[in-house]
Amino acid sequence: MATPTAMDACNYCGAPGALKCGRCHAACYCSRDHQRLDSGDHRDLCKNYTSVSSPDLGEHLAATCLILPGNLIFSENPILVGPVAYSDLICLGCHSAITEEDFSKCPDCKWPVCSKVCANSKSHWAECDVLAKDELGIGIPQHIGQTPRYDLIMLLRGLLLKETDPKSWKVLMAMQSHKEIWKKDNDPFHAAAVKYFTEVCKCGFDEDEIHHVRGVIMTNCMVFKSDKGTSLRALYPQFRLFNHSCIPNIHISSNSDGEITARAAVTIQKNEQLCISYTGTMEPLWQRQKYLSEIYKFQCQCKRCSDPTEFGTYFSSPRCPDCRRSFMLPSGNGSINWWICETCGLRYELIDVLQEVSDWLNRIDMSDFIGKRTVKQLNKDVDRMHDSFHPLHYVPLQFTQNLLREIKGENYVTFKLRQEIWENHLEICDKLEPGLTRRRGMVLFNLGATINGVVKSGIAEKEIYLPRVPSLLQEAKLFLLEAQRIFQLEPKTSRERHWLYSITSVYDEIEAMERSCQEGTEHLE
Ligand SMILES: C[S@@+](CC[C@H](N)C(=O)[O-])C[C@H]1O[C@@H](n2cnc3c(N)ncnc32)[C@H](O)[C@@H]1O
Repeated sequence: MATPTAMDACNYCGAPGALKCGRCHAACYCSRDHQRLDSGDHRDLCKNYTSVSSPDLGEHLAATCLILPGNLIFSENPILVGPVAYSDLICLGCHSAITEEDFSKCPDCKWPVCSKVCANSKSHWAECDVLAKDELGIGIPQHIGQTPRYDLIMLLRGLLLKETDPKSWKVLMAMQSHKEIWKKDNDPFHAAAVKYFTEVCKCGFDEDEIHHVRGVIMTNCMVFKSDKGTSLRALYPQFRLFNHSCIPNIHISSNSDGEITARAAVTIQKNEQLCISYTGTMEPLWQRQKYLSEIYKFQCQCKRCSDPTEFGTYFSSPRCPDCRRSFMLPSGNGSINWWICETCGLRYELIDVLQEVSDWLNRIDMSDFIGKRTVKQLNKDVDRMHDSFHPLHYVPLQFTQNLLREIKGENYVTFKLRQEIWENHLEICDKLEPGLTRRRGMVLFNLGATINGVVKSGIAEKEIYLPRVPSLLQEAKLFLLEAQRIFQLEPKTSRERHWLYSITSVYDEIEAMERSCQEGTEHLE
């Protein structure tokens, strides 16, 4: 018998251990009992990722072992929470929405609050002292509606950490801020925020630190929904280390306290980088690139941006207007200024591509379609769009997303059109946001529910070939089961968990239909 190495020794008793911790693949155990007994001590050491650094990517996270879809990376609480920069009026005490025109104001700083209790809340004291220095009310929101002034609040809360929570301040100071670029770019919102705390609410804040804190907020925040339904943003010690990819392998979910959970969306190999998406995955190449360079100050060279076809979806490419046989592709080397036809070599400038897309987006204004066209005509509209774009392109996706919201009627023809659209959306998700992601879960649920509708209406209208019914219902159930697996990974207190009720209710309906189909067949026999 081989002598056990240090790695083979049970973490709890030191005896030879053949079992490995399923998460970090490092700790060994001789039995499940000893794994359970060691769980308290092991929890803090158990990691399937590590932080690494490179000149191109800065500090980032990478897998230390094979990570499977759904595996937990980590959960953590924020060190700082505040309103999003451009926000509707929101109470600075409890973060609930303020919707009445004659809203209450904090007697000292005059910022909107929902009650005296919130104005006097301990969490508001420190910021109130600073905000009250704005005697002319230059930065104070005055009216109902969205305002960029809430940008000041998160910045102020960040600056106050230096006094109120030095440990979190240290973490914040270590975060990437791109402050030199923010300073140099002369961004009007950045400049206004710095000026506000150096010239209006003068409290001795260091100007360089103001640049840093606002840069950190722009570069590292995550937005979540509070229990009051308002949008808030937060900073986290570990989350801030996720780099970006336009095809992310990590899925993030949050609960209403701002606690986030990061899980693997797909299988991740050892040493692979762990990435989230800072932009929408369903945005075209030029929009993603613009946002990443303006806010995050880098040029994306992820797998998707480096593949001119975006994994065969041609998501951002119009069809060549000359030969019509191929699509216009970005000319390569990371540049999107020139686009070239794969077949005939026609060259387009980015501005021509944008023109083509915006012409179509204007043409597909829903008011021209809804209530004015039959489902047959709408089907033809979708086909016509596919003459100009690949079926997985962003413009048909926009059109069919709108169409789904507008198609009325619960009959066989409308359900069939919806089914076609959801199948198309699933194909796009599988390529651009694969795995256990919320968007894919939502598409899977809708596809399952729509196939259920196709079957029910098909039977009622005698449009469906009855022997096909069992296989269609089976297909719908598989989609629903996968959706259920995805939403079960959402935190217990998250809003997304409510999808589970809808999934179960459609699944039960399908099973009832299966039973009645079976009874009908048995009855005939
Ligand atoms: C949330 S931070 C991520 C951690 C960061 N790498 C660091 O060193 O602190 C975001 C910043 O990381 C860098 N970054 C993120 N994703 C990147 C990528 N795919 N390629 C190059 N830089 C990236 C950019 O500088 C970006 O502003």
